[in-house]
Amino acid sequence: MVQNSFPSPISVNAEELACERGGRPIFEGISFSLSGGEVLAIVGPNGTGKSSLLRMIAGLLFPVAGSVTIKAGTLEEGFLHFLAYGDGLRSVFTVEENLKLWSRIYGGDVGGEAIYDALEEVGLAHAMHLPARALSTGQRRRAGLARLVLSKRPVWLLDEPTSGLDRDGEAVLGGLMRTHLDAGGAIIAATHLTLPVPPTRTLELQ
Ligand SMILES: Nc1ncnc2c1ncn2[C@@H]1O[C@H](COP(=O)(O)OP(=O)(O)OP(=O)(O)O)[C@@H](O)[C@H]1O
Repeated sequence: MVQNSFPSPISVNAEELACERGGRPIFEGISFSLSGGEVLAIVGPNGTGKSSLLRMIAGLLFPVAGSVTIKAGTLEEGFLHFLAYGDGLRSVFTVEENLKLWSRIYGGDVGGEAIYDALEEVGLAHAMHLPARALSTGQRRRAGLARLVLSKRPVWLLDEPTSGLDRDGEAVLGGLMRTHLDAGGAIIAATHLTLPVPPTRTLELQ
């Protein structure tokens, strides 16, 4: 039994979702359900709609049929974190300034110490005062992981989360995922690669 550290019990239910992009059908009849402590992996060849499905779950793309219901707190509290390939970093700001900005968006407005701790957790504390433009691809991905740490949202949507990470970065991601699941969070990840934490179930798009 998972201990839920989040304010509400967590569930994500999708029923008979259908997706069109540019007027072209991408998938249909997609249903799944997920609870806190569980990981859903979305797999399938390029162009089958993995990212589109994540965007649909996030409410960024409307289904042409079906529905998604997420129970995980209130809109005001914020219940989703979408980690996509775009890292959301402003290049002229330092890593610390970027994370401070994001922490305000997450409603936390945390101090430098919490930002340092989040960066240390993802192996990026040494780069805290560098402008984001100076980060390597993998370091930018790690900064994205630091955002995950700071956001404290119950449902994580991860698009190719291991992409660009070295072996140590994958281990860091695995640690964050396990901590999140142990706290009762839920994770939905679109991936071509093996996730550092085995999925509870897998949804294959074709
Ligand atoms: N903005 C858009 N307008 C029109 N078609 C789009 C748009 N975005 C994506 N598509 C199309 O939707 C389909 C699904 O794209 P999506 O990015 O969801 O696939 P994916 O499974 O995540 O692919 P990959 O494995 O390459 O990341 C593709 O055929 C793509 O060309």
